[in-house]
Amino acid sequence: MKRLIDISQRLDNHVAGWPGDTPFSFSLAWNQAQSGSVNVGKIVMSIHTGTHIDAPFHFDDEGKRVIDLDLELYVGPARVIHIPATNSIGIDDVKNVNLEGVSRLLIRTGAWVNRQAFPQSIPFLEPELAVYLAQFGVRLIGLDLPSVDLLDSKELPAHHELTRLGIHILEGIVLEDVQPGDYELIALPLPLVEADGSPVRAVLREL
Ligand SMILES: N[C@@H](CC(=O)c1ccccc1NC=O)C(=O)O
Ligand SMILES: [Zn+2]
Ligand SMILES: [Zn+2]
Repeated sequence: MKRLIDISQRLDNHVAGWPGDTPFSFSLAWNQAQSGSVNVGKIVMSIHTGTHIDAPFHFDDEGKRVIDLDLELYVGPARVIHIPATNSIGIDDVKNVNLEGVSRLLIRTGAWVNRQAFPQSIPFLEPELAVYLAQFGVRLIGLDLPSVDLLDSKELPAHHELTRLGIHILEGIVLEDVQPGDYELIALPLPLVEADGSPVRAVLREL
C-alpha cells in the first residue's frame, strides 16, 4: 500500500478561525466518571474552519448544499503545484504548468505561514484563472489558504466564477511538506444535509 500524506489542518481549541466567526471547541459533554461508562465529546465549530469544502449555498441562497454535491469530485487523481505567494494567482502563474487531463488541482502558495493565527492578507484567485482551468477540465481546486477570494471581499468573484464553471472549492489544505506531482486525493465531506460546506479529512495517496 502506498503512503498516505495527511494534508488536513489539526482541529484543537486554538485553531485559527475567521475573525468574529464561531470559534472551534471540543469538550466532553459527559466524562467517564460522570456517566459511569463513557466519555462523550461535543464539537462546536464554524464550517469554514481548517480544511473544508465550500458548497455553493455558502455564497448563493439558491446554490447546492453539501448533500447535493457529487462525491466523485472529492476522490481521485490530483496534481499538486507550487505557486509561491504574490498578490494574486492568475493565468500567468500556471501557463508553464501542464494541465492536460487534470481534474483536481491543488495549489501550494505557502502564504499562510503561521497556521496558529488567521492571516492578515492572502493572495486571491483571479476569476480569469477559473475560465482557463475549466478549459482543461479542472473540476476541483484546492488551496493552502482560508479563501479563494480576498479576506474582506463581499462580492466573492472567484467563488462565483469557479462555481459557475463547475469547479469545486477545497480550502485550508496543508501542503508544506508535499512535493509537486500527481497523487490520489481523498477529501470527503460529511453528509450534512443543509450545510454550506463541510470540514474534511484531506489526504493524498502517493501513486
Ligand atoms: N468565503 C470563506 C468564508 C468567509 O468568507 C467567512 C467565513 C466566516 C465568517 C465570515 C466570512 N466572510 C465574511 O465576511 C470561505 O469560503 O471559507
Ligand atoms: Zn469556506
Ligand atoms: Zn470559500
